[in-house]
Amino acid sequence: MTNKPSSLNNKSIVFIGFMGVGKTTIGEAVAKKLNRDFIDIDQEIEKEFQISTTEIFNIYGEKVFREKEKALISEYCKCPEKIISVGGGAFLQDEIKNLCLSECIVIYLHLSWEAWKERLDLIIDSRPVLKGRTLEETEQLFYTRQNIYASHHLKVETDQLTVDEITDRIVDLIQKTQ
Ligand SMILES: Nc1ncnc2c1ncn2[C@@H]1O[C@H](COP(=O)(O)OP(=O)(O)O)[C@@H](O)[C@H]1O
Ligand SMILES: O=C(O)C1=C[C@@H](OP(=O)(O)O)[C@@H](O)[C@H](O)C1
Ligand SMILES: [Mg+2]
Repeated sequence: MTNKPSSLNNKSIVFIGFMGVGKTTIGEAVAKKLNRDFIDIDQEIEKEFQISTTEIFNIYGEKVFREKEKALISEYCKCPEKIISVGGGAFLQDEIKNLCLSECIVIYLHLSWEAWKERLDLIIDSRPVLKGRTLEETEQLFYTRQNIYASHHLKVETDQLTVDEITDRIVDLIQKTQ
């Protein structure tokens, strides 16, 4: 379901999508082009705990990570004109999903499984959710997770596109919708 917003106004933009699709990279690049502040929720969580996401999962557990994730997103999504990248599991929590959809413009970055597989080596060490899964189990997670991204305002296909190309498309899209 794609709910096109009537106007982007000064709402913050939230990037969603599966781990590794490029939310952090693209979010930062879009923010730079639009001259807006960039907030990566995972980086904010890591700053608060002063340790990596993997260590947070190992020491405190996923539940603690998810609580901090919800608290930070709830705070930032009410601020205007930000570019916010949330982790690929953020929309598992309906409260986060509903808040982002009502307060912000939610942009879903999509990558096909075939293209995503090629990126696994780049991210496996820093994504605790992927650790210890077979490729088949990861594929299953990839497809199951697509359901939580189905509610969004705009969807951007990123297969075979460079970071610059995706960034330009999104900036264009945002400016056209305004
Ligand atoms: N369009 C792209 N083409 C190739 N590699 C990319 C692209 N976008 C991101 N990457 C790379 O994929 C990896 C994951 O990107 P990242 O922005 O951390 O994703 P996410 O925040 O969605 O988990 C990084 O190594 C990044 O450099
Ligand atoms: O999908 C997930 O459950 C997660 C995604 C990660 O963020 P990215 O989507 O930026 O990789 C990070 O929040 C954490 O490792 C959990
Ligand atoms: Mg990220």
